[in-house]
Amino acid sequence: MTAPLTEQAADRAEGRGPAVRLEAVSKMYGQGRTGLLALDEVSLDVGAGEFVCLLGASGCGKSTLLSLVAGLDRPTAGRIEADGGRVAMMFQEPALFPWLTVSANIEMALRAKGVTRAERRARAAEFLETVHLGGFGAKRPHELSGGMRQRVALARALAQDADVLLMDEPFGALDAMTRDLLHDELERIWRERNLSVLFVTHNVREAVRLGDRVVLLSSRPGRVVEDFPVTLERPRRTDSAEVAEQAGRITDRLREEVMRHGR
Ligand SMILES: Nc1ncnc2c1ncn2[C@@H]1O[C@H](COP(=O)(O)OP(=O)(O)OP(=O)(O)O)[C@@H](O)[C@H]1O
Repeated sequence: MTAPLTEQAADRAEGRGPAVRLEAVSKMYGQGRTGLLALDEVSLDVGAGEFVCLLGASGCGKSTLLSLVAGLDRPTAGRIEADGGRVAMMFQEPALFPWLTVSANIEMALRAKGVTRAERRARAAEFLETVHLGGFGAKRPHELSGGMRQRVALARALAQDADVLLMDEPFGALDAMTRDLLHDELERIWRERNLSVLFVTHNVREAVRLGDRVVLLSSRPGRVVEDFPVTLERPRRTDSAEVAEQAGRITDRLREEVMRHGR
């Protein structure tokens, strides 16, 4: 058994459940003959402290699954548990308020918690240090690069005191070099804070670079077709032969799925 799965088993033995659990979750959009079954009895655990990547062809229901876990929508059937954890979500677009400073964008997440103004500012500065943007608090989002804006979005997610991060292709719009740097950052922060991460991507190498497991979804309807443990030592490099080899095998499986659906 792989290291992360063993950790999960240990958690269970200690009575700690997974950070996220989906049990036979289905999601139907619309009704009757015009209805669309986006997810069909998907069961999936994300262990406490585990990094799980979700991979699948376009339209297989990855974003639907994340929005259900985030509580933005309800499943048609099945159960979702987030183990009382605080969940934060991050998207491909950082969705920052352009008229607010970087610091104020992060402070917004703290305002909801009734933290005093001075403390909000100090904590926002700490979160910016964590994502290596110390000193950028007074800038506006448009003054930053795409990668820097995603760092701010990550800082804002952390400010929500989340222990579960749901990430929907967060680095999809970035160039390869910036993405590599952010992979390193995210891995460090995940470790330091013992976060549980559910990370959606189209990019197989990215999934292997980051994940303890790569879960493959089929399309129409979305079902879990395979769950690949990734046991390569960390830190990994996206361009390493080991990552390429494992990504190649997963890509072959993904291709089979896509062909099966004629897409
Ligand atoms: N609000 C909605 N109403 C109706 N159908 C929807 C809705 N949201 C998503 N769908 C449909 O559900 C299916 C799954 O969509 P979803 O966005 O979850 O897939 P995805 O795997 O994230 O896609 P992509 O990789 O292209 O982002 C698609 O066929 C989509 O058209």
